[in-house]
Amino acid sequence: MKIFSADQIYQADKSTIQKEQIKSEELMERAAAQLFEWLHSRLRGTQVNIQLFCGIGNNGGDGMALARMLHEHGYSIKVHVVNYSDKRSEDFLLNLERLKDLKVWPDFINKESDLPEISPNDIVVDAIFGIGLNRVPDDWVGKLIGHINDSRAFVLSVDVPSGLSVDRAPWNTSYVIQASYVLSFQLPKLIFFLPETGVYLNQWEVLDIGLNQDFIANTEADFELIGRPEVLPMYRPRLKFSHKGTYGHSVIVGGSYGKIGAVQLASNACLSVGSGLVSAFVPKCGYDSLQTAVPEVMVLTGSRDKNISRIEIPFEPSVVGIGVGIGQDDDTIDAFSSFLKKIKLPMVIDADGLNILSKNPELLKDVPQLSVLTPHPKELERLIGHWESDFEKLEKAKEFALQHNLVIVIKGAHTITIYNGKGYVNTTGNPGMATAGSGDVLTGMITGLMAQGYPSVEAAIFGVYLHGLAGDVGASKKGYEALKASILVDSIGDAYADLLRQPEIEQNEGN
Ligand SMILES: NC(=O)C1=CN([C@@H]2O[C@H](COP(=O)(O)OP(=O)(O)OC[C@H]3O[C@@H](n4cnc5c(N)ncnc54)[C@H](O)[C@@H]3O)[C@@H](O)[C@H]2O)[C@@H](O)CC1
Ligand SMILES: Nc1ncnc2c1ncn2[C@@H]1O[C@H](COP(=O)(O)OP(=O)(O)O)[C@@H](O)[C@H]1O
Ligand SMILES: [K+]
Repeated sequence: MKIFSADQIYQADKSTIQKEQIKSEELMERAAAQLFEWLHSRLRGTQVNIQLFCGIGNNGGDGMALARMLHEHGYSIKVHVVNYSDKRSEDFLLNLERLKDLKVWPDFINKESDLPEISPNDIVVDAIFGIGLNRVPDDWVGKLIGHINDSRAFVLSVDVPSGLSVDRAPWNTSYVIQASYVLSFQLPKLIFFLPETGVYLNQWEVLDIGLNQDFIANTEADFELIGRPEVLPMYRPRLKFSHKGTYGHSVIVGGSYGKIGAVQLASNACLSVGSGLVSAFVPKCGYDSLQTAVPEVMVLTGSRDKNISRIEIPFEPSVVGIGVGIGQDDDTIDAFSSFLKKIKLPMVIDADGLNILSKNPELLKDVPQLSVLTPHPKELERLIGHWESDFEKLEKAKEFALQHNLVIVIKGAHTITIYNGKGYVNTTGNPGMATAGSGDVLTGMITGLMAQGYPSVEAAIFGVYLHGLAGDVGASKKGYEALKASILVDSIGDAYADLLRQPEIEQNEGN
């Protein structure tokens, strides 16, 4: 699913209004009808107090129209106009009048002393600001937002949590609604998925308000949300008359004394994702444990006992994944540098492989084009420098990826794969995956997919999705706390099965 900028959403609005020859108020009516249906199908007439806080722009207009529909269906509502400006939108004013026609009289909040009482049992509809917010809310509006947050009521935000801008970090983090649920019009917003802004919502859902599909299809978006429909077409089925050579020979290079487990996890994941053959290249101290732990993996060793000092692979690998547990010994840095000069095929670089690149940026020119780098945020910062906000981070990562023609996988709750100026936002995974070694598993998986012929970008997007799905499958059996990286590896098969399950089973699936 595409993720649009605020500008693109306004254009989509405009194009729908032009092409369907409707008035903007009709689009607002559609949006409000969808909001109403969502609430009504859950409440089914339950008598609960619904307090609607409506700004004076179109977000507030949506809230007003929703208030009317709730009133017409007998719900107990209280409507507050958050009167933060004189520049009221036409459609807001129209819907205010329509409400008054029904003898519903909103109260007007103009200052801090006007704050109404909110019970934890109320439902709050937050229609204060939408995507039009372009400066910090006034202090009294910020206080109202804080008051709503303190109420512990269920807060349903219209389009976005009020106080969040769709294309920058919040001006004041105390002046942002903490939404229990966000109903986002037509497409999700990037802010739902970034660590700085995603913390302001628990759940989200998209409401289809019928914006012009041609416009959406023909407009290039900078970001895309990656779910099952995006990933399924990338899947490469195994062929009946194939053999292990068909699916590539991966080599995982890494490990040092005390960190051989990282290579074990990565190479096991590489096999489990379907690489035909897997060899591991480790220092001598890793030989016995690797051969015992994963008998299917072949083991090559360097000449040193505790760390890698020279990398020699006596055959032409399909792909190399390098860096997990490798350490930053001087000899290892030398070995890594000369290996980079020899290798021409795209590779996967993780962990200390990335840290070595950050400390020796002259090596970047030797990294084969279309290689996949898999930094967590700290490793990314060492690579591209400090950023002030998530938005700046994404811009810098895009620039870096373009400059070196690389794929950058920024790991996190919503991992974002960056390539060629675009970002692909992952939807699978859970906090149980915040555990030692889960990144090593991802490195192995992306390597194993590239070995099978997935192009780098697809290997990264598909691998990240499947890795998160393995985490979700694992967590459904073990819970979050007990999820370990080795359980992720064991769940890769179930993750494939889940991805490839027959469509009829998924009819009731939400987002
Ligand atoms: N295609 C869509 O997605 C549709 C969007 N609609 C709604 O329209 C909203 C956008 O409406 P608007 O553009 O009117 O903007 P908002 O309702 O988000 O903001 C209100 C206005 O206040 C002003 N403003 C911004 N920051 C302010 C601040 N800190 N203090 C005081 N005033 C401030 C701005 O000039 C803005 O126009 C969406 O979020 C959505 O709820 C719907 O009505 C229907 C269709
Ligand atoms: N809260 C979370 N939600 C979803 N996925 C997570 C979460 N925390 C971590 N992960 C995933 O787990 C992996 C952690 O990788 P990394 O930080 O390199 O760990 P390690 O170095 O221990 O292997 C990444 O793929 C990341 O996306
Ligand atoms: K809102």
